[in-house]
Amino acid sequence: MSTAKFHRAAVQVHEAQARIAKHIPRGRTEYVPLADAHGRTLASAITAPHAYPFFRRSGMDGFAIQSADTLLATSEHQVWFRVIDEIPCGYTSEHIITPGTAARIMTGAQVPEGADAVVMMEMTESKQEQGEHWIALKRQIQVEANITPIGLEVQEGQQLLEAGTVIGAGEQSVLATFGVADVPVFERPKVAIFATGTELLEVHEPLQPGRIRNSNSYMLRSLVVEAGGEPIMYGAIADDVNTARAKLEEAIRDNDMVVTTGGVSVGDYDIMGELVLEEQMQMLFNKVTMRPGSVTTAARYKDKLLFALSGNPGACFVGFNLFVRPTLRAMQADAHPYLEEWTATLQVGYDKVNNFTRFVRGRTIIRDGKVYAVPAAARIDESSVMITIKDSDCLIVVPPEQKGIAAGEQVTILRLPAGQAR
Ligand SMILES: Nc1nc2c(c(=O)[nH]1)N[C@H]1C(S)=C(S)[C@@H](COP(=O)(O)OP(=O)(O)OC[C@H]3O[C@@H](n4cnc5c(N)ncnc54)[C@H](O)[C@@H]3O)O[C@H]1N2
Ligand code: MOO
Ligand SMILES: [Mg+2]
Repeated sequence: MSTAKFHRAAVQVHEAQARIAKHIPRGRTEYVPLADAHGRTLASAITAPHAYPFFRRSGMDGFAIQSADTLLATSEHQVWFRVIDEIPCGYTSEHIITPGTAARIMTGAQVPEGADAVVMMEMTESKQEQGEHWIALKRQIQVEANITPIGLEVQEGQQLLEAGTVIGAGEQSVLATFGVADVPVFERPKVAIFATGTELLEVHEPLQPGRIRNSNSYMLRSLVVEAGGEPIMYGAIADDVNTARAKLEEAIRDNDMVVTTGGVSVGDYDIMGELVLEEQMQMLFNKVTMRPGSVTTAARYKDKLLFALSGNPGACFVGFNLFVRPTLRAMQADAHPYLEEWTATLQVGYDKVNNFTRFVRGRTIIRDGKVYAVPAAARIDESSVMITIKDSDCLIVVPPEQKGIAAGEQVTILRLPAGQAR
């Protein structure tokens, strides 16, 4: 066994992220029907092919008129208009509104030529005379009243959405409005997930002494989906470096990226730690000055990235969020691929000292307009702890060599995307 496994050069988190960033490929583009585009990431910018609204639109059910006709209208002096047309939504009028005439118009319909205002139905009086329909007004109407002008929301040629935008309700609305029936999105990067550990049982298997169920693969699966990737589950393998090599070979061939969990420390069976040191691998780092996840490892193999995350659930979770998630987001042109940084007030003091930066799973609370962060569990926040992952919506950053942080002090927190934990 190589001694290089024991003597690892630790790099700072930012340095580790920078090393990965040099090798992030740009995702491939595919077109999906708009109805299937929710949650996908736009692969190219969308520009408005036309103004919106596209025509002068009535904001009320009422009558289109010329506002100048109402200059002399008062409660004592009614002004009468002859109704010359009726315009439901979806129709356009062939009549031009001239002084003294009006067209009945519905909300959302195109305002006829000649008209410069729409007056609400409720403001008018109506009469029929010799087969003709007349309406009267008792007050002045402002120019442009109840007319939404062309291009109020969007001008032709304006950029509407940029590449890298995740498609949600608002984006669906924009894409539909501008006729983008087939949406250019990034293919979901295919992420192979496999766990290493002879102790690992399948989820459906009964417990056995000394063994545990493989929870990390399922946690990673969720994390990959949330980051816009397509998880491909390769199960768990025993701690055997030849098996791991064969599995990696298959996984790297058929996917865009491989994420493994377990076996990256210096133990006798830490096979992934060994594997990344082999000649064919381009190791990027195998130690990071962080806790949990100090043994987080990244390598390149056959032009693809391999992330060998720790087997400890807490370390695996943090390693994914700091390194794998940003990679998946950057592949999809996300302008802000890293976890968002906030400043918060620490609600409960944290007194563990460490020579590495600590990323403590925590919860945020908004109280009286201030953001507070609370460690997810008072005492058990070790790397090996699984249960607090579900209770976290942030990672509290505890700088190295600080003698604890008192309650009330300001801390940096990294926000975990909603829907990832909790
Ligand atoms: N002598 C040293 N020992 C350890 C060091 C060290 O520097 N020197 N580092 C410690 C740190 S820090 C961590 S973190 C762990 C890292 O361990 P590995 O990444 O090698 O992971 P394993 O040894 O395979 O397992 C650790 C732990 O996690 C459990 N596990 C593994 N896979 C899964 C899974 N898929 N689902 C749930 N739980 C899993 C495994 O059973 C172990 O309990 O090493 C320290 N030791
Ligand atoms: O540094 Mo280990 O990777 O969690 O605690
Ligand atoms: Mg180990």
